[in-house]
This record gives sequence, structure tokens and C-alpha cells, in this order.
Amino acid sequence: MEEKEWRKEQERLDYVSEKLKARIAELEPLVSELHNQASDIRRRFWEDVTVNTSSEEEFEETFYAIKQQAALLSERERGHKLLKQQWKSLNRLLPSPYFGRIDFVEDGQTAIEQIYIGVSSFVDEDELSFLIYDWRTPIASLYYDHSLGAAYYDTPIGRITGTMELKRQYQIHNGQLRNMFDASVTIGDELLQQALAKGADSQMKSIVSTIQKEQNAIIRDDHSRLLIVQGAAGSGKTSAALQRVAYLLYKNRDTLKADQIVLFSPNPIFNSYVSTVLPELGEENMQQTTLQEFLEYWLGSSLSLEDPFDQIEYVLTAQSTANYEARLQGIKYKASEAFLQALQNYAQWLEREGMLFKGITFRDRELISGEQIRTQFYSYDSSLRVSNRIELLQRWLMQELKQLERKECNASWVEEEINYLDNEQYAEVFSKLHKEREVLDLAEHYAIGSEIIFNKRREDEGDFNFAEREEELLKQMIVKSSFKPLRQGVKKLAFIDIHALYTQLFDDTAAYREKTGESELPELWPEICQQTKQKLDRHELYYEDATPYLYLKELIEGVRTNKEIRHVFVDEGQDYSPFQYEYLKKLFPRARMTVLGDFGQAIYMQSTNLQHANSPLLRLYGEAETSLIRLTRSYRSTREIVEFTKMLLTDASDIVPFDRSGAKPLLVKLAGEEQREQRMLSDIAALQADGFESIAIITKTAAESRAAYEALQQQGSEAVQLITKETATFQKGVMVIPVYLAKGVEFDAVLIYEASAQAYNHENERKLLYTACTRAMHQLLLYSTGEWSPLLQGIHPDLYELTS
Ligand SMILES: Nc1ncnc2c1ncn2[C@@H]1O[C@H](COP(=O)(O)OP(=O)(O)OP(=O)(O)O)[C@@H](O)[C@H]1O
Repeated sequence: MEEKEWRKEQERLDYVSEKLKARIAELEPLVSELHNQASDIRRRFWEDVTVNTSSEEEFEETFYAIKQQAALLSERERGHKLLKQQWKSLNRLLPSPYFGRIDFVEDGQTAIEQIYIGVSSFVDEDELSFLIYDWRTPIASLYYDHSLGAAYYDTPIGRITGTMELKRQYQIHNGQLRNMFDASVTIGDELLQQALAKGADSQMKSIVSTIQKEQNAIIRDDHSRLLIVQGAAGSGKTSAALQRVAYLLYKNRDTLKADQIVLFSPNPIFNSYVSTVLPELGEENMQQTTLQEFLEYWLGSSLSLEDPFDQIEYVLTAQSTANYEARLQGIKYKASEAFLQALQNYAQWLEREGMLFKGITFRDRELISGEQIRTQFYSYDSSLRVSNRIELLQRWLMQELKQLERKECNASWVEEEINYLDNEQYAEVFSKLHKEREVLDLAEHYAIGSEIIFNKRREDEGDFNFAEREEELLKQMIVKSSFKPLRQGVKKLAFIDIHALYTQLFDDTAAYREKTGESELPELWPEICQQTKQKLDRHELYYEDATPYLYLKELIEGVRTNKEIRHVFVDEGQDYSPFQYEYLKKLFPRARMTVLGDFGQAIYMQSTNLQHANSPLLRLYGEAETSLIRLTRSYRSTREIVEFTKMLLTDASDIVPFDRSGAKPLLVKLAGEEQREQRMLSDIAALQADGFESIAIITKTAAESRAAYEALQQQGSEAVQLITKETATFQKGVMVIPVYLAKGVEFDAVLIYEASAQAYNHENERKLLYTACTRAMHQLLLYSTGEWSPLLQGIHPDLYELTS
């Protein structure tokens, strides 16, 4: 029976492969023909239109000929692009046309429908029979959501119910059936087992053939304004997010383009790690950025911004420096909703008083003083919002500048400057004069006419005084170009002194309370104020100040929104502050948001709990518009690693390992650093001999990474890469990496460089250690040159091996 089934399936596969090949062969000449046609049109564009502007009619004709030619070209180019896409997607299908099948009988029908599912649809010549269904079609969701028996799927016209009689998975390589499983309950664990047993890669892979039911709910969520996913380490949050992007692009293909989706990722390495998933699924990549990149862009070059990596490095290493405690309190407070509210109140206070403007100066003269601007600002109707008044102010300043510019033409420096003009500038004035002269010529005909008709003497030719006019124009030109930066400054609202407005918030406690109405302040507020001001005075900004600074800027200047973006994805969402979420919401008013994260990995001080009953995230869009999905099953690591790592968390009872077995984590105790380095190198050699290609030595900080890298090199290791915050991509191999840069990424084996009490001693280091250990897929080794970290001491000895 089984052999017969296998043969039948191989026959169908051969049939579909032949069809695919035939269609590819059919398309190939069309693709290249359209390509040739388009290049031909482009090449001969100007040969085929006769440009004639001698009369209005000829001109019109030329205009339409060009328009027609351009339309023809764009139609051919569009046609070519479409066919090429089809051709590409067929070629993508060819080696492995589908990965699943379901047999479904709709209620009230007798016929069994066989649905084969692949990465894109393929329809037979009759244009009706689907030989392959795209995994994103409504019917394909049956495959992910149901097991045998009663099943249903939702379509735009309603729910279809029926019975699923068969669910089958295939492994197909190069058109050959390699494996076939009939699944019953979940999507065959066999395929998943095989997928998870594979080695780590420097690029993430798509999970399309093994998407799990709870992940499918994330991928296909169509209704939430905000979708929050709280998922354990390795539960497939990032994978599901990328599949979701592909789904959204498919479902809304007529209205949504890839560049209307933006993904905020934790670091540049992660960007390159995930960049191949969507192309693998035949879709274009969405926009990817980090919050840092984004903040830097909006802050411009006037301030130098600390990055989150330097901030965490400070938090982890600067315990003994002065004001450390104040900085920590500052980081926390500036991330809070309370500070957000304080800034909103401050903006209201500024409606009445306290606005600060920079005067407009020109050649060391103050043309318009800050005080004048302020008086003008407060002269506007006080019921107008600050941002509206700023708009009025901007117009007023432009007018003022226009008048001042006119006056400035008579200044003595302008006359002097005329002598230094270069030829080009003269030529420009000359051509302008010439144009005026032409206008004059035209006017001449008119003047002769009117002289005769009205019997009135026209103005003398000599009335047009070239020399005088030339000087006047030259002066205007000089002043205009010197005023250009002033006008640009007004356009960019440079006259608002945001720097001083933000700084004055930190003047003293009483003033802060008065301006913001804030009552609860961090205990060390005076120190926080001092620190913040010192930094601002150096034209630098702490990372925790960046978003509030920009937020205040937006409150005053009016929000600079991006209405193009329809979907915002935030990965490692626990690392963003409530403040930052509020900011993102404001910036992308037309976007839906998907936030994926794990509070167990919240290593930054500004973290947000994603699922807590009073999580600020739940309030962001209101609970009615928010959905929360929890993922508890962890796919990345072996059962042994998950059982061990979950004990590192205080509340991890609901993390469930996927049933894949491997070696227990190994704790290696060593007498000193040199021994540790030697032992590590020999362990790495053994791991490589076992076939593990991607191995990470994870350290707590960047400083420790550098030290580890140097120590290992001294011990003779050559092929180790050091990963720093500047590293944009990584190759397979052995690398040393600080834990916060390894976020979101995974390795075959992870070696924790130093897991002693000296390295991980405090509660706030728990999540760091957890994040580091959960990067391991197959093997986890921890080293210590001293007492074991107290965070490890509570773990039951059965869950690991101990050696020295
Ligand atoms: N349904 C699935 N089928 C196959 N592999 C899966 C599936 N779900 C997750 N995985 C694999 O598990 C690993 C972890 O997935 P992913 O990185 O998406 O998890 P995550 O929740 O974002 O992890 P973390 O929060 O720890 O960064 C990846 O190797 C991914 O391919």
C-alpha cells in the first residue's frame, strides 16, 4: 500500500514538474522578448518621436508623441517585470514544488479536494485547477491549524467547514521525493525534528513548511491594531514575524508594498541575519532599521548620541564610578510614562510662558533677537497650540527676513562684495538682464501700438539703464545668497532652541515640578539633573535622553509623521521603553504594530513587560484593539538546554521544550584563566570535529569580549572572529561576542566565557545569563575560574554535567 502511494506521489510530482518546466520554457522567450522590446523602445525613444516646437500645434503633437512612447515603454516594462516574477517563482518551485498536502471534504459535498501546498501557487493551463496552492491562501491555513477530522478555514466570504481526511508532508529535493510523512495531530514532528536538528547558519531560514498552529495565528492576524507576542527564547517569534510580513504582502498585494513595512531590529548583525528569509519566500525585504539609526537620523548632526550598547556597557561595568546610582535612576525615570506625562505638561506650560528662541544673526549682527521672536510668539491667540503658533511664527520670520534682505542691499559690504564676484555670477546676472531686455523688446511692440492709439509718448529706450540695473541685480543676488542659510534655518525651525528647552527642564527640582506638575521624582533627581546638563553642555546626549528629547521637539514643532508606513514590526520588543512605544505610535499614525519579545530576556534598564496586566503596551492602543499571543514552546535548543536554561529564570514554569535530545549542559571549573583558554580551545576543536560549524564564546560585556579574544589569540587560536557593535555581518565559524549583540541570533554551540560569581552575581544579571545560554541550539558549555554564579546554584545537578 505504502509503495503504491509513494509511486503515485512521485508520478504526480513528475507530472507537476513537467508542467512547471513546460511553463518555464513557454515564458522564457516571452520574458526575453519583452525585455528586448523595452530596451529597444528605450534606445530608440527619441528616434521615434519628431520633436517640433515651431508652432503650438506642432508642440502639442510632439508632446503627445512623447507621452505615447513613454506609455508604451512603461507597459512593456511592467509586462516584463510581471512575467519575470512569474518565471522566477516557477523556477523557485521547480526543485521542491510543494511540501504538504491535505485532503478536504467540504460539508455538503462528496468530492475530496486534494490541496498541495507550496511557497507559491501554480495553476494549470485551464486556469482553474490549482496544481499548487500558495501557503498563504485561506485554504492552506487548514494545513497549519487542524488535524484530521472536523476542520474549517476562514475566507473573505465566510467560514468553510468540512472534514480533513489526510494530512501529508513531503521532503522533495531536485524534483525527487525523498520522504513522506502522514501527520496526525500536529504538523509532523518528523519534519520539524529534521529541521531543528540541522546546524545553525549565518542566515536565518524560512519555516514555511513547519509553521506551528500558534505561530500561524501570529502570521495571519488580520484584525489587531497592536499584536503583542510574548514568547520564550527560541519559540520562533522572529521566524513568525518574517512569515507574517510575507503573508501580509500576499494578502494585500494590490495595496501594500514591501517598503511600507518597517522592522525595528536589535542590532545591525540581526539585520543581516534575517535578510534572506523574505527573498527565499519570493518577496522583497521590508525596510529594516534599528531605533538608534532612526534616532540619529532625526536628531541630526548637532548632538552626538550615545548608543544603547554603550549605555548597557556602562550599566554593567561602571558600578564603582561616581553617580552610577543616579544614572541608573535617570535611565529608569526617563523611560517611564511618568516622564512622558511630565513632558506633555511641560509643553502645556510653554504655551503660557518659558519658550526659548535663538536670535537670527547675520554677519555678527543680531537681525531679530530671541526676545523679539518670543514676544511675537506670545502675541498669538493663546488658545492656539504651540505647534500652530510656531507655524505662524515661521511665516512671520520669512516676511521679516524678506524686508531685512531688501534693506541689506544698501549695506556697504554688498558693494565691496561686487568686486569679488566670479565670472559665473556675472554671467548669471547678465543672462537675467538679457531676459529682461527680451521682455522689453516685446513690450516695445506693444508700446509702439499704444503710442499710436493713445497718442502718448512711450518711455525712452534710454530709460532702461543697464549699468544701474546690473548693479542692483548684483546686489540683490549677493544678499539673497547670503540670506539663504537664514531662510533655510527658519524653514527647518532652527530658531527654536530645543537644546535649551530640554536643558532647562533639569535646572532645579522646584522649577521642574512647576513646569511639569510632576510630584514623584527619583530620589537622586539633583544628581540626575547635573549629569544630564553636563552631557548636554558638551552637545552630547545619553541614550535614555534621545527619545524624550525628540518627543519634546515634536510636541513643540508639530509631529513629523510618516503616513506611508502601514506595518511596524518591533523585534526584541521588551527592550523598548513605554516612552519609545509612544513615540513610535505617534510617528507612524497609519500603521499597525506587531511587537515580539520575551521579558525573560529584558536586559536593558528601560525594558517593558509585554504581557503583564498593567503593561503600558496594553494601554498604547487600548485593550480592545490589542491582541496578545503567548508562545511557550521553545524550538531552538535541545530539551536538555531548555530544561537547564529555564531554571535560570525565576518564573519560567510555562516554557516547554520541543522534544529533541542532546548532551546536557557542561559546567567546567578551572583553576585559572590560562587553563580556561586552553580548555576552551580544546573543547572548540572537539565540537568542530563533531561537525558543529557555528560556535560562539559569549561574554557579558564588550570589554570582556576583547579580553577573551586577546587571551585566546595568545593561546594560539587564529580563526576566531571578534564581534563588536560595528560588525555588520558574521560568518560561520568561531566568534567572541558580547551577549547583547547575540540577541536574536543562534549558534550550534555556545561557550559562556566566565559564569562565575564574579561575572554574574546580581539579580539584574540573571536575564543576561539566560539570554546568553539560550543562544545555543545543540550544546552549551559554561566555564568558571572561581565560585559558580549564585544564579546557577539553584539548578538541580541532574540538569547538567560538572567537570574540572
Ligand atoms: N515552526 C518552526 N519550524 C522550524 N523551525 C522553527 C519553527 N519555529 C522556530 N523554529 C526555529 O527555532 C529557532 C528559533 O527561532 P526564532 O529565532 O524565530 O525564535 P525567537 O523566539 O525569535 O528567539 P529569541 O527570542 O531567543 O531570539 C530558529 O532556528 C527557527 O528556525
